[in-house]
Amino acid sequence: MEKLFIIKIGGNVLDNAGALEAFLKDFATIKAHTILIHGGGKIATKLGEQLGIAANYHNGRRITDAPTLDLVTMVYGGLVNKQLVAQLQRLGCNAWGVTGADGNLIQATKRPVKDIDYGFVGDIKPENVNTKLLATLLQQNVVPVFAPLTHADGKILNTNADTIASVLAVALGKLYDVRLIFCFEKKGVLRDVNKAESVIRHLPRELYDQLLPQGVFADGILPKLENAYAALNAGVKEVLIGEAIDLVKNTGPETEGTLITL
Ligand SMILES: Nc1ncnc2c1ncn2[C@@H]1O[C@H](COP(=O)(O)OP(=O)(O)O)[C@@H](O)[C@H]1O
Ligand SMILES: CC(=O)N[C@@H](CCC(=O)OP(=O)(O)O)C(=O)O
Repeated sequence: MEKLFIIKIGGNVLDNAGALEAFLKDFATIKAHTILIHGGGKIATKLGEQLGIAANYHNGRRITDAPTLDLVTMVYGGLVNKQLVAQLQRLGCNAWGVTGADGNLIQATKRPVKDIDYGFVGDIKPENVNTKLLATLLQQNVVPVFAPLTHADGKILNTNADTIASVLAVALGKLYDVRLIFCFEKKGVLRDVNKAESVIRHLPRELYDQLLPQGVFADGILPKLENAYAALNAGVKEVLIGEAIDLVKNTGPETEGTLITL
């Protein structure tokens, strides 16, 4: 099986021009198939404030009403996605910006209303990923760059970028030897979020279950870890979480960051 790196970058890296440039330079040198998934929650929140659209989150997920859907479609599908594609093209990487609607790459279902109405948020499953088209693009040495948007019933839906990375990893794990990497601004999953060096180098499920009730994990790291374990449970061999630059530069056993295992 050929190797495929599925790499997600989060909002704090996107928002830092220097860190982003360094990340993209390293990303463009990877000598294997790659897919990039980007977030951009922070940028959408900032631009939303200027437009009078307040951000509203529940458990790390954005509640997406109609004006917010327009906002994130413009910001993720337009501004962030196309800027990344242009930067990667300059670095010699044949990036191709997509949402889940393009080529029916990821079909979603609108999240059903339970205790919370998340609005226009899409839930996704590996079965609804168009792996055939993705494999065709990868064989042409194209690098798909995913915005965190999917579609259902003629509508764009907002979908957490970590979830897209995890679902793509599971779906493509049947065709490729997948390595799933979540890149963010910290050196890894931290034992104390205020201590940058307190990286947990190895986080097996048992240790996660032990640390969770102690309040070690909060905010955005929660969906990231949930998505990491979901991918491993579904057969993805390796998941890493860590600082953008380290992880992409050192893709061997010496990799810095947190290795997540079952
Ligand atoms: N134990 C922890 N280790 C690392 N990050 C943590 C931890 N607990 C809470 N966090 C928070 O989770 C955030 C990462 O989630 P998020 O902001 O969604 O990442 P991304 O940049 O990928 O979008 C970190 O910036 C940090 O504030
Ligand atoms: C439904 C949902 O929560 N969608 C996310 C998609 C963006 C994202 O995941 O961005 P980061 O990776 O930068 O956090 C949001 O709108 O915030």
